[in-house]
Amino acid sequence: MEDLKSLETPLVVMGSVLLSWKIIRHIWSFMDLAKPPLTVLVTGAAGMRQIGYALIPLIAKGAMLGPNQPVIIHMLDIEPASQSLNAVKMELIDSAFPLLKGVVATTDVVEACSGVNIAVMVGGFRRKEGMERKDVMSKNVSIYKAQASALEQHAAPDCKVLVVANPANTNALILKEFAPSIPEKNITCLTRLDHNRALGQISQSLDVPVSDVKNVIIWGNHSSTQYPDANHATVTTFSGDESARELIGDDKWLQTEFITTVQERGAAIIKARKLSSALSAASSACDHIRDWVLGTPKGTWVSMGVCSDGSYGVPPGLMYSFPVTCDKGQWSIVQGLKIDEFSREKMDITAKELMEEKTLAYSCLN
Ligand SMILES: NC(=O)c1ccc[n+]([C@@H]2O[C@H](COP(=O)([O-])OP(=O)(O)OC[C@H]3O[C@@H](n4cnc5c(N)ncnc54)[C@H](O)[C@@H]3O)[C@@H](O)[C@H]2O)c1
Ligand SMILES: O=C(O)C[C@H](O)C(=O)O
Repeated sequence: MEDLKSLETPLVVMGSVLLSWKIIRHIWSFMDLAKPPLTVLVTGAAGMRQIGYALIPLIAKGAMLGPNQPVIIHMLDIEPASQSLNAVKMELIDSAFPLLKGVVATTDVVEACSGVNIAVMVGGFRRKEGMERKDVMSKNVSIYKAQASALEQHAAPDCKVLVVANPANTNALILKEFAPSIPEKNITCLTRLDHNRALGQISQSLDVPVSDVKNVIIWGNHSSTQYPDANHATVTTFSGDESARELIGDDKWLQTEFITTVQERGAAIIKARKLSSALSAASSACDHIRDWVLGTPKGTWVSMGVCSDGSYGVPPGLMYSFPVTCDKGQWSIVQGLKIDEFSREKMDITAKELMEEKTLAYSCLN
């Protein structure tokens, strides 16, 4: 009896601690879900079996803005796709995502852009057989010009924009030019897919988990002239972070097959799937926005297509992919990396292609 009595107080204390912890957690999760929702626009949202269809559930599940951030999703597509767009809305309702606080499915660009905090631009015109590059550019220039104005006038003032649709860098450039009141730091394009592909290739080559590999770089255009650079990449081992280049010990592979595999991965997926990459593009778009909004982990950089400030000799004003770190919703280009002659040449080739695309895009405006 005495023995049981001596246990009474510690048990009561433990019970109270557990109860308080449960109450605190309950209040905490309630407060999180009570956060005001952020509105995310996805254009090209009806792209059946494609990026839109893969991306929207990821956003609704919290993969883009975190597991405690409620969201409202605006989906825009064109009139011929409106039936498919409504089907996506029906499926979103049927999924009962706890974070999803509202869905708008529309073909009206003004309604779609109203009040958005994040805009993911997946919609665009795809090259069809027999079409000239200039014809495709011309269609995308007019789409991005119109959507730039709608975002400028109707989105939230601090709206962050990610352009996914190809030609991603040049579409983002047009959007920046025609939305001058959106800070240029808020307009970016997707090269995170290429970055993740480069991490994947190194992880496969060394047979290490991809989460142990970091700090590859994609320089330049999201096209086959991009320069995937592993010179500064590291791999976490038992002895700390080691140079990926030294661990691989095969500079020839790094300067040939590694680069071409990443550059041509999009085409390889299209050949194998008969459709362009959707799952990996959607997942990378979430990575891009998540790191931009919530910050990159300490000691890690990622690749983002951003407006060049002249860093690394890249012509200012071009939308070019750089290594960046993010903190408090702002990206900064990583400075001071050593650039060897081989890299310099590759970085200039992709900058030259971007300048040619810019000239072509401007010629479509006339
Ligand atoms: N940057 C990258 O890493 C990356 C990776 C993969 C694909 N992409 C590009 O992303 C784009 C989308 O790919 P997808 O496979 O989802 O294509 P998709 O053809 O399935 O979807 C595109 C959608 O855009 C819509 N659309 C066309 N014009 C529009 C407009 N004015 N406003 C709104 N929506 C419009 C179409 O109706 C369609 O539903 C393509 O340009 C593709 O090349 C980029
Ligand atoms: O859609 C494409 O042309 C390919 C895409 O940009 C990709 O990199 O997978």
